[in-house]
This record gives sequence, C-alpha cells and structure tokens, in this order.
Amino acid sequence: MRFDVLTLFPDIFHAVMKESIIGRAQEKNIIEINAINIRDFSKDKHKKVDDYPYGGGGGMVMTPQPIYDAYLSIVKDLPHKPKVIYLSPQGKVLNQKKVVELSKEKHLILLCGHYEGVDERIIEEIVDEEISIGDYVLTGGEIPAMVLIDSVSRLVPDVLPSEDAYKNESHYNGLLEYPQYTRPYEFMGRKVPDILLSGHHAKIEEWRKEQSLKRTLEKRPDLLKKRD
Ligand SMILES: NC(=O)c1ccc(NC2CCCC2)nc1
Repeated sequence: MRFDVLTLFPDIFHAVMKESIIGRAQEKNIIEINAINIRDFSKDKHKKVDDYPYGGGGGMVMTPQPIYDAYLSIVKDLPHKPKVIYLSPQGKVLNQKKVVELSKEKHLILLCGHYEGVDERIIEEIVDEEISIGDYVLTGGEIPAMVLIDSVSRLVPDVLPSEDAYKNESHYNGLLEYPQYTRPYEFMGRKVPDILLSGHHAKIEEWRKEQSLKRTLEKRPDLLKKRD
C-alpha cells in the first residue's frame, strides 16, 4: 500500500514513520510512505505557499497552485486517480470501520493543511473526502495524517506479525479489549487472574469475552448499540 502525503513539513513524517512497525513494513516494502513538500512546487520567487484571505479576516490561506502542481506530480503518470483525503476538523470522524475500508485501497494521497486551511477550489478540484481524527482543532493536518497511516497500515497483510494481533484489538469486533497480563505473576500484591494460568483455552476465551463486554458496558456503552 502506498501513501503520498502532501505537506509543508515532510521531515515530521521521515522522523516518525521510520520507527517501529511502520518502519519495518516500509523496509519490507509492504507499505510505502512518500512525503512531498508542497513548497517545492511554488512558482513564487520567494516560494510562498500562502496568502491573505479574500474578504479579510485573520490568518493566511494555502494557495491552490503549489498544492495542485504537487498533486499533479504524483498522478500525472498513474493509470488511475488515487483517493485524495484532506485531513480537517470538518471531515467525518475516523473510526475502525473507516480504517478497515481505507486499508483496502492500494494508494492514498493525504493532503495536510496549515494556517487557516487550503483554498476551497483545491477541495473542490482534487479532494475526494475529508477525514477528521476527532472534534478538536490542530495547527496542521500532519498528526491526523500519521494517525490515519498508522491505523490503516496495521491492517495491511503482513505488517503485523500475526493476524490475531489486531483481531481482538479495542474497537475491533466492536468491543473494547479484555485486560492483558504478563510476568510476574504477582505485582504490588496484585495477582494474575488464575483462569489465565489454567491452560483451559475455552474457559479463557469465555472469560475474555465476558471481560470485553463488561468493560465496554462500563466505558463505552455507546459501542454496544452500534454492533451489527
Ligand atoms: N481533528 C482533525 O482531524 C484536524 C485536522 C486538521 C486540523 N488542522 C488543519 C486543517 C487546516 C489547517 C490546519 N485540525 C484538526
């Protein structure tokens, strides 16, 4: 799976995305992440990428030409136009269902805005959908883009060591994850539930399902309504 990120701050991606699971998946060429610097496509002699908003008001708006030319540099040789996602507070809030849907794509272009955002005509011209990672405002779309890349990449085959690693993750099968324990058996006077040491896999499975349901009821009862 290929991610092309249109951003003013490509170094942020190089730093974060070469680490851990995502970094290893890139080395294994299972996923590819390219950060494209929008500023490289500015035709302005001072490499300007923003300007004052028509109609006045504070802040600056990202001008459309550099973004459009950066976009063209990606798609000009491609047989199909990849889905373009603009990370914005106005987007549909990302959830695991959407993450699963996006993980089926072969190629995604993520547009990261800054300042007051991008010129509306860019959204009209190249953006297929807007996605938000939650109802709060950030200084740029880069962190939301990394959240999207991380959550989607986990579901790309062979990125995670084993299938079941994500099968029981929180927000998977619609429930929160059961409690996890590892060595030592006793810590701060707290012991591991004995069922987990019984070796009785059917009973352990049952206990885990009960715990998932119990936790979901306590912490996120809203998730129970949505379960299909
Ligand atoms: N909740 C979010 O996913 C989100 C995305 C982008 C953003 N800020 C960007 C959007 C255009 C200028 C800065 N803030 C919040």
